[in-house]
Amino acid sequence: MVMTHQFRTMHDAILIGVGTLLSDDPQLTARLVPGPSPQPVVLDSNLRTPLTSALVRSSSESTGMSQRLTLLTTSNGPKDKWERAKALDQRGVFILEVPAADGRVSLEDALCRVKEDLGCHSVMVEGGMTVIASFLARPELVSNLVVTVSPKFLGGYGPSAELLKGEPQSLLSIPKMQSCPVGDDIVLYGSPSVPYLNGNSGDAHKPKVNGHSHLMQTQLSSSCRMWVEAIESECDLKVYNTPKQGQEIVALIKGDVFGGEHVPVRVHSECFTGDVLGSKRCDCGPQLRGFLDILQQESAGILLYIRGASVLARIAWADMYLDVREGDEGRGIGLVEKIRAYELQEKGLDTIDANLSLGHAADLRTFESSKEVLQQLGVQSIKLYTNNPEKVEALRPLAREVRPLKTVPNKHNVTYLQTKRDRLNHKTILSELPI
Ligand SMILES: Nc1nc2c(ncn2[C@@H]2O[C@H](COP(=O)(O)OP(=O)(O)OP(=O)(O)O)[C@@H](O)[C@H]2O)c(=O)[nH]1
Repeated sequence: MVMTHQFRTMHDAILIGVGTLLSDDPQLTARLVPGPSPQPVVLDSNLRTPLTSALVRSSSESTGMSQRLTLLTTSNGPKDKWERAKALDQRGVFILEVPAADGRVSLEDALCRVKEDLGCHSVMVEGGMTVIASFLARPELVSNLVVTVSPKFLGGYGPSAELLKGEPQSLLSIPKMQSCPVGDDIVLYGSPSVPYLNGNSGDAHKPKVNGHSHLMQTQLSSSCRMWVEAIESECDLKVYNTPKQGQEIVALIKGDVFGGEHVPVRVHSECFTGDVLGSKRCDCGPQLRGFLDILQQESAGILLYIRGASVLARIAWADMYLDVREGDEGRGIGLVEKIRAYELQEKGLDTIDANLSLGHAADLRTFESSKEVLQQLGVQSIKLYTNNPEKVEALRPLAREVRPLKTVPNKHNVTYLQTKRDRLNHKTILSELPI
């Protein structure tokens, strides 16, 4: 229960079906932990929400938008539906008409309206069974799934019963599902796999939202303003969650970048040893500081810092240890494995072979989410500071200009830099290195 309330504080909106409202009459607030409550949203095709329900009552008492109930309905329904709409409206309930799909509110359109009309960027779907099953049947709409298994036999298979009706090859899969005990329960969590994103089906199946060819899966989760000593400027700091479990992108934004052309940008992967400790084994620290110096000179620019902090580490208060290694540290293998890779490099392997002999790819990173963040920030084109051709490729067509970031090789990193040049094609550092 406490975990559920904690999750509620982490989302802009909370969504349930009218069946749950009728059976449980919930409040949907975060009462057991400190933090803001999400905005309540109910899927209610026929406007069956009673005027006496707790959510309607708190809606009519609320002064701001945050506790105002929103009902998502379709244009169809019985005659008396619109009389009920009037009565609900008089009690401060916000009613949004959404296109129907199979006689019910279309989930994809519902999410778009919640984002566009309510300004909510993250939605927690809490129930009931039919609504959860409908979302799980559309895994491309779901970024994270958290399932609690309790040691109580209630009968039935819950939302999974609907899903089990499909062909074996079309069944929902949750790659790398993780678990941890919370009290007597077991919490399972993971990200559903999205077949079309893996290239298994054609473009025709991709949903279109806001003119983009796929749903934006990278979401703003928090933001603030701060004075940053390193660039002697007041900046915006925005934190984005990405569909990759555990990955966060921190955008440090100087000046007005919306609509900007050739905006200076650095996409920097977390390197605890180089960025924080100043390790000389790599060039990460000097590159980061080099770009911050550039940002200090420029009137506007963006640093995207890609971290591996865990989404679920936020429930660490529940005494859960969560082993999430999907950030960008160590080219995506995580700090523990990077240090193991260093041990192998001590024995003579280069940075690529060390990764390979630990069973990892040379580089696990992808930069699509960084591109989405830049699109969300409204930049028209960027001047990308990098030596890495993969980043340039991934950020096309935004990256119209590419600038190398110079590093001065030292005796500790010269082999590493040579390997990046020779095996990862980092051509722009060639002139800096002894042949
Ligand atoms: N596995 C592994 N990762 C390393 C090693 N040295 C540095 N890294 C990681 O390499 C990544 C470097 O990130 P970036 O500086 O953003 O990227 P880059 O690929 O070097 O490209 P540019 O700096 O943009 O030219 C960081 O995640 C570091 O933690 C190493 O020896 N092994």
